[in-house]
Amino acid sequence: MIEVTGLVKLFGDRKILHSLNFSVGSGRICGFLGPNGSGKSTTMDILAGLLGPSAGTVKICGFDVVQQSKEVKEQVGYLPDNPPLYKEMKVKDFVTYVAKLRNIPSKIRSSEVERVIEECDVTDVSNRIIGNLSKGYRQRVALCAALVHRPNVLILDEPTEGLDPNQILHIRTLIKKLAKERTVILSSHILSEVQATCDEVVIINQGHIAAKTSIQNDSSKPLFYLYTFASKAENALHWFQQRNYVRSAKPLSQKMNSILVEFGNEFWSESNNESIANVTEQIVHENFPLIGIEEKKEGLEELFFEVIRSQPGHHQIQISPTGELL
Ligand SMILES: Nc1ncnc2c1ncn2[C@@H]1O[C@H](COP(=O)(O)OP(=O)(O)OP(=O)(O)O)[C@@H](O)[C@H]1O
Repeated sequence: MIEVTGLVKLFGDRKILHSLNFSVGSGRICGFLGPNGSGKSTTMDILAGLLGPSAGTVKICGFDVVQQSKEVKEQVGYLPDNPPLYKEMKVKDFVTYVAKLRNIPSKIRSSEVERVIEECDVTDVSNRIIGNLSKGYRQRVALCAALVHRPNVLILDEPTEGLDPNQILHIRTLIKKLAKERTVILSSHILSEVQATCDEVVIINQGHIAAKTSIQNDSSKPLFYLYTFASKAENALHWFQQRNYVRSAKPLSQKMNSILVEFGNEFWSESNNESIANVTEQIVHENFPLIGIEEKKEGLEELFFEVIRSQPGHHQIQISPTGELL
């Protein structure tokens, strides 16, 4: 649904995005996570077809954002950082106006407006002036405008920024509901935001992709295991990568003596004969110098740090006590 290949963006002679590669499959919610100034809004603007790439390609539902920008705009609903709203208009009038701009035929326009107003939970304020609404409601009105033309891909730039905890919860629930029929990419600089809403995450730091990983929100299972070896463990890494029940295996330091392993669902299924004990036994049998195994169950923060730390040449990302990337 979203395919980004070798994406580069220059502003003047400043390189803001350094050859980004990632994709988001149909029906997935992807978090695009990074500190302020890392290039999130620039990437979102390019995906939405509002800004041209300097090099590389971006395809949305198979359409190229440069060559087929009209088709891309039909496929995409975009909620930018500061969504443009006519604050003096009433909610329903505004959404109807956007529907008109989107060339939705007059015969079905009012039913489409009703549909999206209901979908975004703004029915109770549909006759109120936008400027008098709370920020949470205004955000949902902006979502109506982004969705009225039935896009398959929804791009959300920091959708919960500036909202109170109640409104955040409401928007998160709404995003999950909307994602059932669409592909969603949302940017954020808050770890817990991405963890609560997304199936997968791409971490960006200073215009480089620092990590990509899937997120499992089933806290009953450990998400990852960290295997530490007494020395460089290239052979062990290769061994893990060859197992069909291993979803991913990556080295976590330049010394290459720690490997973060993510087991796929089939590993945890009842019919599987493998267990962590079994795997450990096989590793020992192979004479890999294993010195420790650690479960990584407690969320993504630690994992993010380890993955980011392992990126050579990039500044480390700091995290505030409230979980914001700095
Ligand atoms: N039009 C522009 N011209 C020049 N530089 C720009 C322009 N837009 C963005 N930048 C620079 O590009 C870098 C990335 O900005 P961007 O807004 O994409 O980051 P971000 O991750 O979305 O940050 P934030 O979380 O603060 O919104 C920043 O250094 C910014 O100053």
